[in-house]
Amino acid sequence: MKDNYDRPIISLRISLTNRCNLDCLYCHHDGMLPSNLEMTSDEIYRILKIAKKIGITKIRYSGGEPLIRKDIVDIIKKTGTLNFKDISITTNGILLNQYAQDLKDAGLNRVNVSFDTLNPKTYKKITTKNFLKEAKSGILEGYKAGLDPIKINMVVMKNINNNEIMDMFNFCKEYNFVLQLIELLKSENCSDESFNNEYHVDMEPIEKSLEKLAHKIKTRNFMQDRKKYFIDNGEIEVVRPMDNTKFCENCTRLRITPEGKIKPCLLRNDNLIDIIGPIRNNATDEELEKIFIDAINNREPFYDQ
Ligand SMILES: Nc1nc2c(ncn2[C@@H]2O[C@H](COP(=O)(O)OP(=O)(O)OP(=O)(O)O)[C@@H](O)[C@H]2O)c(=O)[nH]1
Ligand SMILES: C[S@@+](CC[C@H](N)C(=O)[O-])C[C@H]1O[C@@H](n2cnc3c(N)ncnc32)[C@H](O)[C@@H]1O
Ligand code: SF4
Ligand code: SF4
Repeated sequence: MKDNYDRPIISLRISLTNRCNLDCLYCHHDGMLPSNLEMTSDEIYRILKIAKKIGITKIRYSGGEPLIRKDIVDIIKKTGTLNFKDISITTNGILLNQYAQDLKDAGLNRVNVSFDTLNPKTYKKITTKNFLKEAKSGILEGYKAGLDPIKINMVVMKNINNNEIMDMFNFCKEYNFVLQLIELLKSENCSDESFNNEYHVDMEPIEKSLEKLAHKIKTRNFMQDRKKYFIDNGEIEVVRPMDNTKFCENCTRLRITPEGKIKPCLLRNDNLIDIIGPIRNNATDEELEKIFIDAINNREPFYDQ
């Protein structure tokens, strides 16, 4: 199914919770408004079945920290029964020490792990907690369990970790992880103007130097037109959403908030559509499908000129 801007809707990103065991300086909480409400695993399963019916093929769980949910393995097990092409989680990695193998056995394909630095002091500064060792060993547990590919998400920040890109790339190459260099994003529920002005890094010069080093460059057409740089035997993907019309032109994702609303765009909260209310009031599959279609029809590129 396509939206009114000819963008196919391929992927659903479900935010499982707003809770987190870290408190990162820059966090945009996947664009979610503060709320303590969460859906049950059965309610999530109902949403997944409708998503499958309207042609969504990729499911991503995010948050907050999705692994903080005690029923995360059950959620993945239920997701695994529906034959999606790709089931993934974005996580800070700490609880992978506990769950990596169970998640893999339950049907999880892959994880993206937020890991902005290899330096314990910088890790504490960014996340406000001393869990670098746990995050790193969690990533390695994911590797041992066979989650593949593992992507390392590094939000690049001026005078914090921008001089660590090559160290991080070397760490990634050792295990075949993909490094994702992410531009610091400004949104209504995260870093304010002054934080962004202080730490934002222009990704253009970084991409230019990657271009020179790369022996192959690929563009991900259905993934926000992102570029992947193949360097030596490693891979770096650059995520550059700010003021990027190409990024939004090629956006193929819909989101669900922890409290059960469909969210057509990461950066907007004025066009959410409730789906959990109707589910709790015994709506039929046809009625729920119509709600999804209304949300898709509400989609607009955030940056459009
Ligand atoms: N503006 C914007 N940024 C996004 C969107 N989706 C993800 N991002 C940013 O991209 C970064 C990486 O997100 P992930 O959750 O790891 O997933 P991904 O890289 O989009 O997905 P895969 O490449 O399929 O693994 C995060 O910093 C997000 O804030 C989006 O739809 N819009
Ligand atoms: C909000 S977190 C939720 C999942 C999980 N807790 C984690 O940290 O991976 C999802 C992703 O958004 C990224 N992120 C959060 N705030 C951001 C910002 N202001 N700019 C760019 N990326 C951001 C994080 O680095 C992480 O990769
Ligand atoms: S771990 Fe993820 S959700 Fe938690 S504060 Fe950091 S970026 Fe935000
Ligand atoms: S329209 Fe743009 S800002 Fe909104 S979710 Fe898609 S890529 Fe992100």
